[in-house]
Amino acid sequence: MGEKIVEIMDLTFAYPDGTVALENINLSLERGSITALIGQNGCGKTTLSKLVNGILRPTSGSIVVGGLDVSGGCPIKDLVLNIGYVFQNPDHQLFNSTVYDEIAYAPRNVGLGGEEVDSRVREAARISGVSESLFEESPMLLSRGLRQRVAIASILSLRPKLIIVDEPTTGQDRSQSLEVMEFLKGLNETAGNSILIITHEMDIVAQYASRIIVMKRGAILMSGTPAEVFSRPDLLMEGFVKPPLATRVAQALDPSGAKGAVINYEGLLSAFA
Ligand SMILES: Nc1ncnc2c1ncn2[C@@H]1O[C@H](COP(=O)(O)OP(=O)(O)OP(=O)(O)O)[C@@H](O)[C@H]1O
Repeated sequence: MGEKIVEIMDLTFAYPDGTVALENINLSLERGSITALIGQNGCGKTTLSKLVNGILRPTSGSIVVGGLDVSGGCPIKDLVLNIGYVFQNPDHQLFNSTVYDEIAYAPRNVGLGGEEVDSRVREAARISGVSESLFEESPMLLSRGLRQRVAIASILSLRPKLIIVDEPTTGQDRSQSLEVMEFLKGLNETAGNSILIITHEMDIVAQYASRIIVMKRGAILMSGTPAEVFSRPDLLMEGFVKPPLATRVAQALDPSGAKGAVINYEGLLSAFA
């Protein structure tokens, strides 16, 4: 087993109104992995990601990210240097008047000096595909795709070990979704960031995640590779999760599963050609 970036032990969380959103979660994520967190609405994905990010504190149990105990009230500076959270809608994240200031905001805020900030801004912009010619533009006037890249650059300028991305493809068409996911995959491969994605898009999960965690009513229903998870239609049905279309077609044609797990169209063609 590889090194862990996240280790969650006996985690339970209840909101102040008494709603128990998570109960007795035990989970670890490998460093350098792309993990997808899936499950029907209200199963606890966002709550879990906010706990990993340190925005919420566990009712009981512990969470360690990159060696940092985020459940015990560690300093905000340590949290933001270790974990980046990219919101579903980039407009909830962007508030500075220029692209440069947006990307520089977090490193300045944790007290880094001018030259260090400048080199981090340029590095984050380059990795995120944000041209320096846009530095003096207002983020609000950019296209949605570019706004999302600026939002990611503003996280990368802190060089976090773990990036949590909440529904990165919501409201985007297929080609835009693939562009975002290719970008995140490139980031994972070149910069080595561990990535945790919350999503409802099973084709995306099958194509990009190295591991899937399926949640049901505040608990982990199962976890494994896409092939392992999508070859359990019984458990998926229990969690109200619909596998990718290619998987459903394969399962209809081969209910015994003798031809092995199919998670995408290439697999479907090679299994039934
Ligand atoms: N601020 C809150 N106060 C009380 N209960 C909450 C609060 N936020 C979420 N919940 C409840 O906690 C549970 C988990 O919600 P959560 O938003 O984590 O689910 P989710 O899987 O992210 O859902 P979705 O896919 O719809 O975003 C649900 O029962 C929800 O109603």
